[in-house]
Amino acid sequence: MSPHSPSGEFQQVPVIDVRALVDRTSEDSARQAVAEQLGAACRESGFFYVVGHGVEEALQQRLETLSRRFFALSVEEKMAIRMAHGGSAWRGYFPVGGELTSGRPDRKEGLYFGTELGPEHPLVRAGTPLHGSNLFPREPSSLREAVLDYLAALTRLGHSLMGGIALSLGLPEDHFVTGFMADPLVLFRIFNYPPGPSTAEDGQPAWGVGEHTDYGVLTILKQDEAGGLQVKSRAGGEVRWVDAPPLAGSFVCNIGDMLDRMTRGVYRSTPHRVINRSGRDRLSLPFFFDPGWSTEVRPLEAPALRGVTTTEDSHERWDRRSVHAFQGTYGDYLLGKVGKVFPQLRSEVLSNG
Ligand SMILES: O=C(O)CCC(=O)C(=O)O
Ligand SMILES: [Fe+2]
Repeated sequence: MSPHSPSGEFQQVPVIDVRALVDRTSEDSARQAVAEQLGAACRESGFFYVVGHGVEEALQQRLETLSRRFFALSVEEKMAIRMAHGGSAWRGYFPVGGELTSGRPDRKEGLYFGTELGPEHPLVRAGTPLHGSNLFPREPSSLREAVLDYLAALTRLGHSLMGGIALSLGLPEDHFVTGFMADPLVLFRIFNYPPGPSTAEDGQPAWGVGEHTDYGVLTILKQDEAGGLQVKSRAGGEVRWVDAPPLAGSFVCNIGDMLDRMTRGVYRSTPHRVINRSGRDRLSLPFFFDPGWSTEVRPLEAPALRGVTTTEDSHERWDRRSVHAFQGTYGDYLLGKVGKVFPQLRSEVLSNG
């Protein structure tokens, strides 16, 4: 398969050991070997598991336990930090049915977080949407520290993986960390998908999250043992949904619309969805590693992309929107998207923004 004609056809999500990338002392050849596996996965499916990522198991356990403790509270207690209280920073709790994907309410509840920025930060002072301080629950109070530690660990991992992605494109390993990802926008969610019937009242499947692509550059997802994440493959032109089941000690990574745009569609932001059929709660924690708010995201001049022309695929996209045609900053792109998934909140908190 030529790297310039991605098929979007795959049977399973590959597992990549990224130890050599995370380890600053490893040989160049070992780093390059990991990079090549990342590049192949980005071209074929846009999805891959990472193992050997170096994020401490104890930290993950702590975060998971505290998250479950929070979701076990009553809705009233959880609503004490509801998103409307987060204002344009877009932080806090939303209840089941509070978020829409592809125009339908998702069967999930969640907590929205991001990089912790105080009121004196220039972007916060300027009223930039999605920037500000987090809303942490009173109980369990140690969730705050666990979330902030996890954000720091995943930010480090995000930069390491982007180093590998740079190498895979024939660019220097520090191309992104010293360039457009030097000051990333970090958003983090903790979702709980409650158990329930697998069809909704209208007979449609009860999606935890409906079909969508992620908006930014790279998503790093921690999921529990429940399963239910599915990735869209096209086998011989026909759509097939491939499971991305839980794999102990791993994260599931996928690339978002901005990396698709930067590589003119060679690295794919692949549609995915979730349905919880486990009969119990499903906990998942996606970490979104995105370009800074005012970054203009443009196609890359990279050795591996020489001679590539953009393939327009908006007709096959979940929202029929082109990632290649839009003009403006990443902030403009993101606001257009979040306004669709939280229409009510958009009008409440962003009407002045
Ligand atoms: O919960 C999951 O497994 C995936 C969530 C997801 O796709 C998203 O938040 O973008
Ligand atoms: Fe997603």
